[in-house]
Amino acid sequence: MSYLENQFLEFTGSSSEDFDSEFSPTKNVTFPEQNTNQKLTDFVVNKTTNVFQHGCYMRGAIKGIKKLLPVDVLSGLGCKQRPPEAIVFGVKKGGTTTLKEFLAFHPGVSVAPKELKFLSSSFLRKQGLEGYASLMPYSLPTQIPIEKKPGYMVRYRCIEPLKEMVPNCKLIAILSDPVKRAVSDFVHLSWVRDHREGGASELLPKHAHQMPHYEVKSTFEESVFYPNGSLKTWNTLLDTSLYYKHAKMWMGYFPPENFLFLDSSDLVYNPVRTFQEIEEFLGLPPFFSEHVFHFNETKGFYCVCAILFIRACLHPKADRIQLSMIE
Ligand SMILES: Nc1ncnc2c1ncn2[C@@H]1O[C@H](COP(=O)(O)OS(=O)(=O)O)[C@@H](OP(=O)(O)O)[C@H]1O
Repeated sequence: MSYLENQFLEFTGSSSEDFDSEFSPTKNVTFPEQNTNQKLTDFVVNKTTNVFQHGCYMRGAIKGIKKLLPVDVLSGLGCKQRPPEAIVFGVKKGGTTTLKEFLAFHPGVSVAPKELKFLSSSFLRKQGLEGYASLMPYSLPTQIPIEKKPGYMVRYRCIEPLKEMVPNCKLIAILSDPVKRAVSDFVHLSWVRDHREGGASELLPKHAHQMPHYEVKSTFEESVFYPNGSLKTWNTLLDTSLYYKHAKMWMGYFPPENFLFLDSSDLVYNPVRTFQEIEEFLGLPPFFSEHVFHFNETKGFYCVCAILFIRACLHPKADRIQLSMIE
């Protein structure tokens, strides 16, 4: 068995029998010889079908399609739907989608592809830990299940239920310049207001008058300033950027060592550092290195290595929002 093959087995918690098994989808994977310059990701791709195994799923290297392994293989690997052990809980417009998409390539994590909104929904919360698990993707016993929902940070009603259900949950927030964040939120919500059926009313929570809420007018200035120049501090556009206030609230429930606060400009300029910090925080084996990222000149952002992971760049929605901001 090659060095890389061994590493893969360690990462996935699979046994060598899984590879030799008739049912194993990894049966035909070619493992290159040991080469220190090789990325750990290289060897899991089946060169014929362009798929690779990631935990309990097969993923398409080109289109990023995810397919659950066959049932018998799942049970052999100990794959189960488990509640999250870590949550990317903030902040909205901080780069959380990119963070999630990139992190999802780490063999040691299983990330929910969509925002579950479990903790922010009183209906879902009533379903308890089992209900939470049932919405999560399958994970190996060795993988850390993760959800990303940046809105949790400002929704204090999420905190107690989470503490009760997952008392040692690890919490990651990626923070951007508070003003840039508010502008980005404004551009996003203006787009939603102009394109979504139901318009701006959908942005308002039911009891908007009792809590900070969104007011999105035709310009950013109009949205956040009164005509006399004072700030509409109750406007969620601004309130969300009060990171200290929200962090303090969460830290009343979880110990400091359970938090990782990242700087979103690191994600833009030094993603290796960002992801290595996450690995250390979550106790994951090293996976991210300079080989995994490449800088996309057109987009002005780092992407995950394009040969294997074409999809792991900005998606069109984020592009569109960015363009509308420049206009
Ligand atoms: N690779 C990379 N590196 C750093 N930053 C990136 C990257 N990709 C996207 N972005 C920026 O992330 C902004 C969207 O943040 P979120 O994904 O947290 O938005 S959301 O809350 O989920 O709607 C969004 O900000 P705006 O451009 O202001 O919309 C993106 O520009």
